[in-house]
Amino acid sequence: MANGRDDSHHISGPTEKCGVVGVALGDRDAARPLYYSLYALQHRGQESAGIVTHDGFQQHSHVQMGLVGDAFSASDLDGLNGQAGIGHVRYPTAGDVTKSCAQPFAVSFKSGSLGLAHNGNLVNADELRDELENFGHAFTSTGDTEVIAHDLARNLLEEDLVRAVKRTMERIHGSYALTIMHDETVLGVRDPEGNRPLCIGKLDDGYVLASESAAIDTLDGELVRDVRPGELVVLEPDGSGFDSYQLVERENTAHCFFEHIYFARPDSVMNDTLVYEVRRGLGRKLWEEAGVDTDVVMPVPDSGRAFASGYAEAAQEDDASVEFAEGLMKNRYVGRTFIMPTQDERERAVRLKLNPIKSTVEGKSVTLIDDSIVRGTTSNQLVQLLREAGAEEVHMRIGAPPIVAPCYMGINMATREELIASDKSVDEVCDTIQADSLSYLSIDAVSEVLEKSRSDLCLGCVTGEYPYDIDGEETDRDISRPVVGADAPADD
Ligand SMILES: O=P(O)(O)OC[C@H]1O[C@H](OP(=O)(O)OP(=O)(O)O)[C@H](O)[C@@H]1O
Ligand SMILES: NC(=O)CC[C@H](N)C(=O)O
Ligand SMILES: [Mg+2]
Repeated sequence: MANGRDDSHHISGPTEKCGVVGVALGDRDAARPLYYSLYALQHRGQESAGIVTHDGFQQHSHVQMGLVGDAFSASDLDGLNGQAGIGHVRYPTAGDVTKSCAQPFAVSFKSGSLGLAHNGNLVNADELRDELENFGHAFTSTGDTEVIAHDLARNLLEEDLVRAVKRTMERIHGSYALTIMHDETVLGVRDPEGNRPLCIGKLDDGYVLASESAAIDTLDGELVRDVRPGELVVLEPDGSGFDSYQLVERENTAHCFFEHIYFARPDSVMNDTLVYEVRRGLGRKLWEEAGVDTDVVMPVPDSGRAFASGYAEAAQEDDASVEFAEGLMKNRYVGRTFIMPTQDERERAVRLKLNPIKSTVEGKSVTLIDDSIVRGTTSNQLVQLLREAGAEEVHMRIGAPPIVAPCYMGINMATREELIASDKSVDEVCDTIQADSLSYLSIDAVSEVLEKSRSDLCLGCVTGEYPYDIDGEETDRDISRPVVGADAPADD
């Protein structure tokens, strides 16, 4: 892969992406709110978790491998002093899966301290790293996040904070949603294409930045709005407000449609729409485009659920007799990501994760609804399982288009060779998973339900054409240079 990581140990599926948070509060420490909000974003990354705070005099940092609940003890949190801070949960896409690449990345330099948390993936990290090394910067990790931190540190030697961020944004290419701490000031930055999500929330005594609004809910806050593509948000250190700077503008965005399909929590609001409702809408569309008459409609838990509820609702409007059943039970102790080196173990893991309730399928024709097929491990296994449990027919309906190409923007979706649909027609995939029929949702339906034109979405994984300049890949647009925005605070 372009990002150089070894994908071979992931069980199945498009695995997680990172989550970032930042808070500035009036008169209490930031550590616990950061910890709770990272808990709310745990689904986005499970390899490491970290928090960096600043107490007005010095920076405090605690970063550990593992889940949020295991990475911090009460005394770790007590040691993270200060009313402002940032946090991160990591699913690695660039660099080692070791503590050296865990985030937030923290450095102290001539003009102050810097902490940086990144969700996304740069496509020109190697180039920038070489350049910075030639200027004498010494790197301690192999990831792309440290490149952003060093570039910003360098720019801060010559520019004020806003101009330094702008200069870095003009140099880094790819996807990024960042929370940054410069001394006790917390910043949020979203890439000019808006590929990765970031939103602003208001608390009783401060402000919060987070990858998903579910983290704001956890803190009993209110979603203010999404950070705009190319925008820098600077939180007042006393929690009294925030300033906004539109630093870089592009003609088109490149929102990741997969956030809405799979990654985000269904209870998060993105692009002003509840993810759950988008998934239900996609499910309804799936019935319209590719409905099949069966006795039962059944979701593949977890992320197939909302799709199946929309699909079944639309199906029932047309034919009241069709039943909706939760016929697959998920073992709640098996997470999304699994360290499984062989296909045999991946298959066992699916078996461990999902078990059918016989009475819901015995002697019936079943429509199984999932959000996506990546390697095909899950669908292949489930079709056999349902047949063994007595299903007479098993039809698969998928709430996304076929995934035919890798993601370079921060999702580990496997290489082309591993993607079941990369070199197969829909009928061939259907034969491989041994379903009675298979249909995917069209790209146009995704664009319609998300209310975004195709030219404002990143569809690289379903078209093989990317909105970025990636070595060896086609692009779907004129990659324009940034149109530089005003430095003055934007109205809010
Ligand atoms: O074709 P595959 O390679 O098997 O990947 C596709 C599956 O992976 C994802 O689920 P996952 O198990 O990651 O998580 P979920 O429980 O949140 O749906 C996705 O929802 C599909 O079910
Ligand atoms: N999943 C992500 O967003 C990863 C962020 C960054 N590229 C890293 O690997 O640490
Ligand atoms: Mg799934």
